[in-house]
Amino acid sequence: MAIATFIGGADRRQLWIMGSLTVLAGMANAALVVMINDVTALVAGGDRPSLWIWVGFAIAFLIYYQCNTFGLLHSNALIEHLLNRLRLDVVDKLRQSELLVADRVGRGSLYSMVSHETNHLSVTFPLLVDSFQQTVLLVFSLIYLLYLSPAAFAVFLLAVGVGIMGYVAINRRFRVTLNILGQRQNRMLDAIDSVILGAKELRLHSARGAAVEKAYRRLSRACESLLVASGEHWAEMILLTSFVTYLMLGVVAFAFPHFITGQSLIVFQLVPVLLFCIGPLAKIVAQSPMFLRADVGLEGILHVQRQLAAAGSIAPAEARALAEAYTDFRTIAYDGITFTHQAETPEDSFTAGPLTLTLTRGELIFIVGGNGSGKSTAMKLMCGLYPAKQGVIRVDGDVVAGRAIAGLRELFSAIFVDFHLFDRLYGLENADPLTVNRLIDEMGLAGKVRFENGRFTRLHLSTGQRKRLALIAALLEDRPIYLFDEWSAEQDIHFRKTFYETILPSLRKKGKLVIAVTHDERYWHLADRVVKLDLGSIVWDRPGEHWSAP
Ligand SMILES: Nc1ncnc2c1ncn2[C@@H]1O[C@H](COP(=O)(O)OP(=O)(O)OP(=O)(O)O)[C@@H](O)[C@H]1O
Repeated sequence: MAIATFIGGADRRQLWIMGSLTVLAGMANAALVVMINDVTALVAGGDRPSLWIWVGFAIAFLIYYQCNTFGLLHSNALIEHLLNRLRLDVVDKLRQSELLVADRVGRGSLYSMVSHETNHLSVTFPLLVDSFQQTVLLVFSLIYLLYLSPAAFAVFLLAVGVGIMGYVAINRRFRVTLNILGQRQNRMLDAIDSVILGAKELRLHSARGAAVEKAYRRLSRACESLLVASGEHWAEMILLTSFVTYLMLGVVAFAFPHFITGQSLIVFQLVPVLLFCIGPLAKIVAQSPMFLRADVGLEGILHVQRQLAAAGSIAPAEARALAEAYTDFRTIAYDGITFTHQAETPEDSFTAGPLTLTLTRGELIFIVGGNGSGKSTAMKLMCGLYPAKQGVIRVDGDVVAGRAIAGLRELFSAIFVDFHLFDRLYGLENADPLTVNRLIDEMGLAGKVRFENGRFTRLHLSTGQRKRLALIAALLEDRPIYLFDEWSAEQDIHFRKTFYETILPSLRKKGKLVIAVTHDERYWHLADRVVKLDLGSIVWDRPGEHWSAP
């Protein structure tokens, strides 16, 4: 069980304390049951309970209450700590994993694992502690039952044996249902994601909206059926418990007085003890669908965690250390590198490369080509976000491969077409607000946005304006290589001119290597080199002088 392994990962001392308190609470609970049963027998026989029994009862109750309170609170804190550690680890591994690995795991699955499943676990764990306590109570109640009547004990074990067989069979069946349910729920989250992200398109195009809704309804209906099926799990468990209870009580109440000598007198004592024994068992069984659900969820999280761990990750500190070897580079040579976007059929797959290109520090390179010619893929391949399937990358003649690619990535500042704008300058916490606000003014954003308390005051800006904020962050990063993927596409004529005639040349002047994907042919003369791609390969590589200023 994934849950047992997970809890086993907690601090030994804490586990020991939690376990001891739970066992003590269970023992005190069992003592209370025995005392109540004895007192009932005394009263039935016309006697009165002694003072010692009163005192014993009060002490047992105090121990039970205190241990229970402390044990439950303690275990809750312990479990939340474990869950927090797991959440942080998954997000950390995700952040440090390769781009393709994160894409493969899928957004729906990740959202579900990190929030939904961990929340479910957090609700289920206190019940698990309670079940552990019920098990202790059951063990002591059974010892008492054995003492009262070995025959009744045997009947109990027999009935429970039948119950366990039913329990295992039911659980096996529902584990499959729960696994499928988990996968469908992840797909539902992806579908909801599309409804949110595609809000504009869906509102403008009613037929598309209806089709998306139809697909979502189909998924939702499938989830509903699976949820109904998993609800049957509870029903089957409750019915099983009733069956075991009445089987056992029936045998004891009807058969014992007639067929087993010496048992008729204590039947009135056996029945409550059997009910006490079946009580904890019934509670454990009733809660077990939740445990199974939590176990399946936890297995899912641990699977993602293992997937991310197996794919390998590089800690930021290691990446920064690796980058030190390259910070003073002169040239980067791409020698026959390729990357393929795999599709279901080879004809639908797209390969960028083999790219053979040597870039020198202080150069301004424009990458040009038609839509789908592979410019963005080539950029991601060049900066190490996509792994090169063939060929090598050399920095000043030294091959960069394996973990060193993480070091190479640290040289790049990039603004991709699908860039993400963070509200804070993460990683640039010491940025001078005056400098940031001066840059905001220079980008023509004065009055629109300010940089205050370490964050941009507004992110709801036009795409072009958001790209200018992303440019500010990139400039402040001050890295040796800049990648701009169609940065100017959403800029007005005035700012396009500023970008090509002021910003890019100033970066080159500072000794940066600047690689920009562009369709703005009127500025190609400003580049040192213009490289044209088609079908993922370089068609030509010409000096900017080839073009004249318009
Ligand atoms: N994430 C992806 N998964 C699968 N295939 C992809 C992916 N991204 C791009 N492709 C494929 O790679 C090809 C090249 O895409 P890419 O975005 O590199 O071209 P591009 O030259 O930058 O295009 P554009 O000028 O339209 O931005 C596309 O035809 C597409 O089929």
